[in-house]
Amino acid sequence: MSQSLHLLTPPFIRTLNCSAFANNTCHSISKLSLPKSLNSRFPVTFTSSLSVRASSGSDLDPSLSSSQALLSDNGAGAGFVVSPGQGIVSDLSSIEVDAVTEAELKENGFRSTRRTKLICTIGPATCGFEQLEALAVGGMNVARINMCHGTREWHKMVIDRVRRLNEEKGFAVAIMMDTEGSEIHMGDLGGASSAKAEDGDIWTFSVRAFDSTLPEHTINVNYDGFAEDVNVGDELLVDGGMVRFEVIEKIGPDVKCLCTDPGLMLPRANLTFWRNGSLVRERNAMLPTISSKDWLDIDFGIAEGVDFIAISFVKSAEVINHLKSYIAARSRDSDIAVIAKIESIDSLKNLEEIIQASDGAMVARGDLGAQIPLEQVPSAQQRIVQVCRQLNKPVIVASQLLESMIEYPTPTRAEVADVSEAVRQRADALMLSGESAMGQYPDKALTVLRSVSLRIERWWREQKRHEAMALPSIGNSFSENISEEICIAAAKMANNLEVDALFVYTKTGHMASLLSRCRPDCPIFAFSTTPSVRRRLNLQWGLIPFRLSFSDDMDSNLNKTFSLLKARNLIKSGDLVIAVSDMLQSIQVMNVP
Ligand SMILES: Nc1ncnc2c1ncn2[C@@H]1O[C@H](COP(=O)(O)OP(=O)(O)O)[C@@H](O)[C@H]1O
Ligand SMILES: C=C(OP(=O)(O)O)C(=O)O
Ligand SMILES: [K+]
Ligand SMILES: [Mg+2]
Repeated sequence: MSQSLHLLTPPFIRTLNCSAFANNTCHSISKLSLPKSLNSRFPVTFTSSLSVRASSGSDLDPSLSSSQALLSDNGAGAGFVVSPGQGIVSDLSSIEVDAVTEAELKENGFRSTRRTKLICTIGPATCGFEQLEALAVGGMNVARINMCHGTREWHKMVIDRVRRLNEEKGFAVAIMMDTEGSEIHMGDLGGASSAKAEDGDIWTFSVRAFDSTLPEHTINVNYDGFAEDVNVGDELLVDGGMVRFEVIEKIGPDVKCLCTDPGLMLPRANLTFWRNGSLVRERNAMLPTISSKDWLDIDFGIAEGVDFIAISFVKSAEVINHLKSYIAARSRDSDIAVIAKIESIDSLKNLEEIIQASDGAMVARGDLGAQIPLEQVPSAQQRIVQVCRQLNKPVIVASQLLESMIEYPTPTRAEVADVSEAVRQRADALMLSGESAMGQYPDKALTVLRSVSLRIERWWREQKRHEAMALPSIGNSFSENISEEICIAAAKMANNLEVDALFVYTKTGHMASLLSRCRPDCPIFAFSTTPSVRRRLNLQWGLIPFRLSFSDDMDSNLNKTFSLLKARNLIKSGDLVIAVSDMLQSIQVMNVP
């Protein structure tokens, strides 16, 4: 029996406060004893001995085929893991972790790893290979491509470059595709990078297609019903109020507008119109959430195997369910996660059911702030973040976090306060839009997100300021409830015992997300067998995703993990670790041998 394993002593068991725990005699480790019906799904193995192997690869069984190694619950594994559609990805005896995370762990230790994940929108400022690499080095966990902009070839080029970066440089940057959605927006400004509207100017908004250059003071609108829908006297807002016009005349497809609030208009800027102080949305609400262009983009995203598809202007859970079944039918692994963008009045109305149906949500404050009064955006953000945490869905806070850094190398104090607030709310991820897509200081903006996240996280840990959030039971079965209880108990133990790290062995990523939901003080090392699960875990708070082949034998998994991580100086003897697993439904507390 390994001396490295500490007894799970009775006081700890009491901390667990879970009726499913029983005092079984499995060497020194307490494990869950499950009802018989569950044992078949989650086999509980009782190993009688535990030996520390000299070589990390010596526990491999070369007789199993590669697919067995991936699929079998008990397979100790063959020499390689084959991920569908991705070829041979790795030697089984290896462990894969982000190059940046590895360096960070070595330099600063577990405690100071960043918990808040960072997303960068890729655009002209960042689409080069070196620029993408700089973002990855700077902490980008997810690269987002916005289908509102750029060509299919451009999107494909960015995806290929991110893939190459992952393969050649050992990153695990995930890719998020964001649909255009059926919003009303301006056209391309005839190639100009912006257009200035002055006070008192008259501009024409038109649904006409102009074959050559746009006439002066003319803006193209993408929505055919535009001229029909607006009334003289309506207020027209560009980008939620960056520029304002009053509708003064309708002439066929042309709508003449008087500029009342001057400003800079950007290509394809969003348009909303208001009547008697309210957003006019009857017609907008009739537009499909997923347009025919969006479906083509989604097909492209499925074919490219993106990790996340973010859906713009979600109005109901129905569209999310529809898309999820479409993806399931079309992609073999169906492991593309669907993120609901909360950016309309309807999405706020149906918030709980939309989030329940989705794999995550985005607080898309850009459009949300154009649809509800700006002063209501902060409370909406707080509510969305909270509902997501309770329903165990990752949540992204997006738009204008560091807007001034599009032009300036330092953020405003107010922007730093805004980022801090999102970190304090313990959102899973923060997102850059224009700052990284077309700003002048994409790397600096990412550095600000990273350093503010680290500082606020540390401050709140040191001050023990985190309010405990009551986490409702969300599982649909007794077994799922057990997993939740295990994670809540393990996270609480980790905090009380001040352990160095939580380890979670998870095939689908679910158990890792349940641990993340508890927002424990220590980082969570999440071991998964497939690269796609590992990339997906990149979006979730506090998870450090590793790819590792493992079996149902936790003792051998732990030994293998310890020796691999020790060999890379990522952990050291004496570190205190709590390990949980979704195959075994167990909690183990031990010092690294
Ligand atoms: N693929 C792209 N090609 C060109 N410009 C882009 C691209 N992606 C983003 N941008 C620029 O970055 C800005 C901010 O990006 P984002 O917030 O994603 O879009 P939007 O402003 O349309 O909501 C866009 O307005 C656009 O000017
Ligand atoms: C993130 C958002 O969506 P998009 O950038 O696609 O408009 C938003 O509106 O805040
Ligand atoms: K979009
Ligand atoms: Mg939007």
